[in-house]
Amino acid sequence: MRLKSQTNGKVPGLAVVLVGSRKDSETYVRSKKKACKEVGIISLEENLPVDSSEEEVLNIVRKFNDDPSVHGILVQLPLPKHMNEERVLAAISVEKDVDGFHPLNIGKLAMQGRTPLFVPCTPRGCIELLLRSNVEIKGKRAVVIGRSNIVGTPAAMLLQRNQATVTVVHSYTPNPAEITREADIVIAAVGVAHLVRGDWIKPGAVVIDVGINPIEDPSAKKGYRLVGDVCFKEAAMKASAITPVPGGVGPMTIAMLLRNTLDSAKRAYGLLD
Ligand SMILES: NC(=O)C1=CN([C@@H]2O[C@H](COP(=O)(O)OP(=O)(O)OC[C@H]3O[C@@H](n4cnc5c(N)ncnc54)[C@H](OP(=O)(O)O)[C@@H]3O)[C@@H](O)[C@H]2O)C=CC1
Ligand SMILES: Nc1nc(=O)c2c([nH]1)NC[C@@H]1CN(c3ccc(C(=O)N[C@@H](CCC(=O)O)C(=O)O)cc3)C=[N+]21
Repeated sequence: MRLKSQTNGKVPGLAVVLVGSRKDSETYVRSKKKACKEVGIISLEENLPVDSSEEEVLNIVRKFNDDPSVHGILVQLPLPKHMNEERVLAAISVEKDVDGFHPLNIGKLAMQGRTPLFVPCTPRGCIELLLRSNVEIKGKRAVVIGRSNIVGTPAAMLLQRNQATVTVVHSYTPNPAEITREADIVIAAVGVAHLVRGDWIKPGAVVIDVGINPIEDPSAKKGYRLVGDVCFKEAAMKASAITPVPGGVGPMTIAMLLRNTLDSAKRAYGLLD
């Protein structure tokens, strides 16, 4: 993809705001910056110490809102506990909300006949994986395990928009295995290593594993390795298709972030068809 030609020589810009120094957040931010570099998106970064005030974060967001070279703003979550996530996310200009977390974008995602400016990257990546693998969504039964604002809930809304019949399973759901066994499409976004076992999967179902869970592994270089929410070995015996962890939804999330940023720049320059 030649980004320059797609933006008439105007270069898209992504600003990432990282508060604190959580190891996992630092890793994600690093891979986002690397991906931007690969495709020619300019990335800006603001790192604030963990004890910064909410007002300081809001000021950075406002600065990027006003900067015409910035087309996307991402505030890495989770924020430190003393900050109000709702206020910070709502401060991001809806036109630069490449994460798709602004209440206006989420609200439109939930409504029939409305089109949000941006769709959250991880759920969009899940749907993109299904579409590109020619998995029919229309008329199928889908189960989403997890109902977070950033993955489970928007994933369920997107599946519904694609004409699936959707059930959401969460921590108060009795018999999650039984419900999941009815699904043609399973999206697991829980944060519990290997929660979904082989006997949760209907033969032939398609399984998308969003989970990224570190588990101890003395033989690994860092002393741990990453596994999904799905027991891959078992589920792969039942599923017709399944995404791995790592190397599945994670890289797609980053690809969708780049795409949202490019779309935003095109929109800003009046180039979006
Ligand atoms: N690949 C990627 O790009 C991304 C991966 N992730 C990964 O996805 C996973 C989920 O992330 P996120 O949505 O932010 O997590 P959250 O912790 O915000 O949400 C987890 C959800 O899972 C539900 N849940 C927890 N335990 C169970 C259980 N035993 N049975 C059924 N449901 C359960 C919770 O239910 P309740 O609401 O009742 O508490 C909640 O809705 C994590 O491993 C995270 O690292 C996250 C973002 C992007
Ligand atoms: N505002 C905001 N937006 C996000 O999109 C957001 C966030 N906050 N907070 C945290 C979660 C998590 N997330 C991931 C992105 C890429 C990988 C990824 O590429 N993972 C690699 C492995 C990476 C590794 O080796 O550590 C893979 O799955 O292959 C994982 C997780 C985005 N999130």
